[in-house]
Amino acid sequence: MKKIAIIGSGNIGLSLAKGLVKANFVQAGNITLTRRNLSHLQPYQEAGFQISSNNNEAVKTADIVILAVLPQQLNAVLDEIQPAIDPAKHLVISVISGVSCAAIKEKLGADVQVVRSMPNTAIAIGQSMTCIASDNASANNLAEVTQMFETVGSVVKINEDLMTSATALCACGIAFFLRAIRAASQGGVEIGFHADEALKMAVQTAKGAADLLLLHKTHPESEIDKVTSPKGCTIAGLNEMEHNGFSSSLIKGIKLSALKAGNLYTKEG
Ligand SMILES: NC(=O)C1=CN([C@@H]2O[C@H](COP(=O)(O)OP(=O)(O)OC[C@H]3O[C@@H](n4cnc5c(N)ncnc54)[C@H](O)[C@@H]3O)[C@@H](O)[C@H]2O)C=CC1
Ligand SMILES: O=C(O)[C@@H]1CCC=N1
Repeated sequence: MKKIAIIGSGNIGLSLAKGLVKANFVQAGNITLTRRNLSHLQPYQEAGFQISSNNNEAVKTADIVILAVLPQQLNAVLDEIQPAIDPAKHLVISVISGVSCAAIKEKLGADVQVVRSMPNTAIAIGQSMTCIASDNASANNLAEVTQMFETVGSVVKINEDLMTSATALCACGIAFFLRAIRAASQGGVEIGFHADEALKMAVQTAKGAADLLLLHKTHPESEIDKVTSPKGCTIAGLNEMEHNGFSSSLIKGIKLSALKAGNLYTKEG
């Protein structure tokens, strides 16, 4: 079984680690989690993961190196791990927003195979939407990365120039849909439900809407047509939301996030 080093075990790094173990893709003992302050990783050590604050040593013991620090933390990490990287052994996977494969190879070496991937936090429960791209990974390595992310959700291979768009739609998207669910539950409280029951109702309703599309493979509007009875209450509420910019604000937010995702990293650090 291959060994994995997750360099930068914060929100997404830990979500990924949990998801891969839960899906039986790898045993916890074959994943090394790194972070500067190890006290945050204590519970993971107790759960069987290897933990380290030494990125270099973690890379040396791994076959797959997953970069999961913030864009502004990347340059220091690349300088640190470069001496430990062996192009014949290591496959580098970066989940870092706004950093191209070319920028990583510029620091680690042109012959290092790099796959850029964009999962979301639902990876912790096997429900990620992960986009992947690479300009130099072998077919075998791309297949392996695809298989790895498929154990924890759905995978789409895209052109690298769409990676910042994927970040906005899928990775940031988790937050957008969660906020929509919160807003629905707040509406529910105002019309008579206690907060906990309103949230439960909003969550299950959102899940039902998503599952309708996944299972029926239909367009949202065709499912909406089935809900909006003529002169009914759904179309009244829906049109009121649209008059207040519901679709427009989601579209504008996604466009701004995509723009921002493309400007998170500079080579100078
Ligand atoms: N949070 C999310 O939903 C997603 C995040 N991403 C990308 O993943 C990256 C990480 O994001 P988050 O997990 O949200 O951030 P985070 O701040 O939670 O995690 C980064 C981790 O890296 C650690 N770190 C910093 N410098 C380090 C070093 N020199 N050595 C070892 N560890 C170090 C930090 O202590 C922290 O735990 C970002 O580049 C982000 O763009 C990608 C997809 C989804
Ligand atoms: O907010 C961010 O910058 C990161 C990238 C995608 C999700 N979280």
